[in-house]
Amino acid sequence: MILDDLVQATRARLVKDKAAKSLATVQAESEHVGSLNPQAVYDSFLQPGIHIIGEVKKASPSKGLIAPDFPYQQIARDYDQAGVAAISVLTEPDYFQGDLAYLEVIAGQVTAPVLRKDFIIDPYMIYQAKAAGAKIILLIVAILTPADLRVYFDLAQELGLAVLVEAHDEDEISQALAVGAQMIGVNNRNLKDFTVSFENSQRLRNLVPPEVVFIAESGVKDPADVQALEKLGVNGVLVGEALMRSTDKASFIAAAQG
Ligand SMILES: O=P(O)(O)OC[C@@H](O)[C@@H](O)c1c[nH]c2ccccc12
Repeated sequence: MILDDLVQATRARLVKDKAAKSLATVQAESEHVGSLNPQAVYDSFLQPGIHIIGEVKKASPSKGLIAPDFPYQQIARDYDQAGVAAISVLTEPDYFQGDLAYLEVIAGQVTAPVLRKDFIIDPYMIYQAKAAGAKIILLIVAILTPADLRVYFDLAQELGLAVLVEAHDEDEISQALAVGAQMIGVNNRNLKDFTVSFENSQRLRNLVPPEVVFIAESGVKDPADVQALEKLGVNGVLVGEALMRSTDKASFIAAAQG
């Protein structure tokens, strides 16, 4: 299963990253970041209407290379100017050709909060995210034990980071709610076979109370898909590949927001 490969690759990366820079150093760097306001992030998604998270993603395991020339700064600025609610930046290098350095550069250039999209399996990565300027991190329930999910969620909160907790079935939604998640993402892409179905978002929507942000992730092809998801009552939609390929990102985002 692809998730296992991703976790293994992430473990190997952590060994290298920690050898290059100690946890103490990354912690010290994270302390230089000014105070954050995670509640403002959650509140912005709870405003009426549909809120777009635009993703900066060069490649993916399901689609291969998406953006051969990858003007990531321009892409992020385009998203920002179009009024996205957040910008997701892939930082996973082995399968998504991401880089934490992309996130750091982007965070210095945009006003929208930046989300670290990675396979977080160690507190080190949470400090790294904050030090690089992320305001939101992703925690994927499927790759964490319930105990680790709680520890990482609490650490992120302590650091002032907002957390998007990714769940893909009823049990994972319960786990997310149990740790106190205020923003839950349901992935429409099945990571076992890569099939996409909005039925996931539809089925799980009612399990998440209205005061908790609900984000539908993956598989959006065009603005009409965003509007279809809006009708299911989701607060936000995470759009990667379709926006990356769009030659007019501003119009895509404007049309999606209706
Ligand atoms: O490119 P898409 O189909 O619009 O998907 C974006 C985003 O949802 C997807 O990249 C994603 C969702 N959850 C993840 C977890 C890790 C890596 C990537 C993801």
